[in-house]
Amino acid sequence: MSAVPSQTLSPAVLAELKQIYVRIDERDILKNIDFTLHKGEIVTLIGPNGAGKSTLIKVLLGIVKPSAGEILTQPKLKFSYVPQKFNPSHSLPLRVCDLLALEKCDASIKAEIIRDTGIGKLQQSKVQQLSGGERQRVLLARALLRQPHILVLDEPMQGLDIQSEAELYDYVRSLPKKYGCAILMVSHDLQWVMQGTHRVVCLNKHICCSGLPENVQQHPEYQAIFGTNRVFYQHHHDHCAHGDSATPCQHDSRPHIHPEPEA
Ligand SMILES: Nc1ncnc2c1ncn2[C@@H]1O[C@H](COP(=O)(O)OP(=O)(O)OP(=O)(O)O)[C@@H](O)[C@H]1O
Repeated sequence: MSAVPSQTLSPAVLAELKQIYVRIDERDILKNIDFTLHKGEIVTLIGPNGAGKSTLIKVLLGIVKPSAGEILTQPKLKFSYVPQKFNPSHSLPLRVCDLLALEKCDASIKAEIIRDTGIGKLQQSKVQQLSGGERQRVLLARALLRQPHILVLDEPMQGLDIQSEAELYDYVRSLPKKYGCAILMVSHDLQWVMQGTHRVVCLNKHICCSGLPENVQQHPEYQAIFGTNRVFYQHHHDHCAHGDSATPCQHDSRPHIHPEPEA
């Protein structure tokens, strides 16, 4: 069952999964999944470990073949995917600039993306030698250079320090307006879910509940998984951390991520 371009989708819908089942080695990984992604939406998939979040993403991307169900997409739909794990081979030396050159993109947009993701100084670095946080920024930049209709992020905050994480959240939230893409993210960070997301889908092999973040957290299946006494974080930052100095940021009011402090 592969993704088939469909003329039957409404123009506002980018992709739709209908009654998807994934069964591996006689185990149900996903059951009866109905899921729709609209233009410009930010949707976060939440759920416990092993709930099938990455598998659902891979079904949408066409990497995992469902045992049953249907995948409908707009014609010529372009995805970008930042996977949970990215371990480039040490036997294949690759600089950041080489990785980014794999995506053809208008030079001014490329310069903007490199600046906003804070990776300007990493261009000559070897991809294999990047820190976890640097790698996440580079992978996000590369994903954006594709200028996708759907940007898929599987736990993109891994390896980021708290300041970079907050900046990345702000940046990601700005992307639908800036580049016209929809965002599908897997996250365990319920603070992000409540603050940054238009819609939440709570998965535990099946879709337990979905909707506006404030509604989902009232749902009994959500509460059974995550509990009832979560205090959601309110993120406010009016300064940027460059190294140890939290001085007001003078250089840019748009969401952007700062480079990691130099040693
Ligand atoms: N190729 C595979 N072969 C066998 N089992 C698999 C395969 N891919 C996934 N699974 C199993 O499917 C289940 C769901 O995995 P998945 O990675 O989708 O969960 P997840 O919700 O993303 O988990 P986590 O939050 O821990 O990253 C797990 O039990 C996993 O072991």
